[in-house]
Amino acid sequence: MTENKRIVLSSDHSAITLRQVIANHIAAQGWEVVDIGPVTAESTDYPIHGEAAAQHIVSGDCQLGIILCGTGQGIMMAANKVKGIRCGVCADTFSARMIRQHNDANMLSLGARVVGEGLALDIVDAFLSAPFDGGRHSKRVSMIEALEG
Ligand SMILES: O=C(CO)[C@H](O)[C@H](O)COP(=O)(O)O
Repeated sequence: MTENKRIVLSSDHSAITLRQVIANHIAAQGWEVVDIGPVTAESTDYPIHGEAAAQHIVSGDCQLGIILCGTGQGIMMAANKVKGIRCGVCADTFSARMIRQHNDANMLSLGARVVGEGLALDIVDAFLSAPFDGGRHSKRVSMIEALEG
C-alpha cells in the first residue's frame, strides 16, 4: 500500500511544531510529504485545514494524510465531512494500527495537546505501516461509504 508514498500534512496553530517533527520523521522514511501548512503559530481555524488536507486525498494527489489540532478532534470532524475521507483520532498505537487494518482509514488525526512527541511518532509509524486487511472489513467500509450518499 506504499506504491504512491505521497502524504499530506496539515494542522491548526496548536500543532505547528509537532507537525514539522512528523514531516521530518516520515520524509526520512521515504514518504513524499505535502505539507500544506500553516507555517506560523498565528491563531487559525481548524476546519479550513482539515478540509484542505482532505481535498488532497480525494483528488488523488496524496494517498494518506495526517492532520493535527489541539485535541485532534475538531480537525478530524471537519475532514470526515469530505466525501471519501475516513479519519480517526488516535492517542495510542493499537488504534492507529486498527484504523488502517479494519477501517481502511486514509487520514490520521493527532492531538498536539494530548500526545507527546515520542508517542506521536510511534502512532504515525503504526498507522503508516499497517495494511488494510480487507475480507469482512471491506463490506463494512462499503457500508460507511454508502452512508455518504
Ligand atoms: O483542538 C482543537 C479543535 O478540536 C483546536 O486546536 C483548539 O480548539 C484551539 O483552541 P485555541 O484557539 O484556544 O488555541
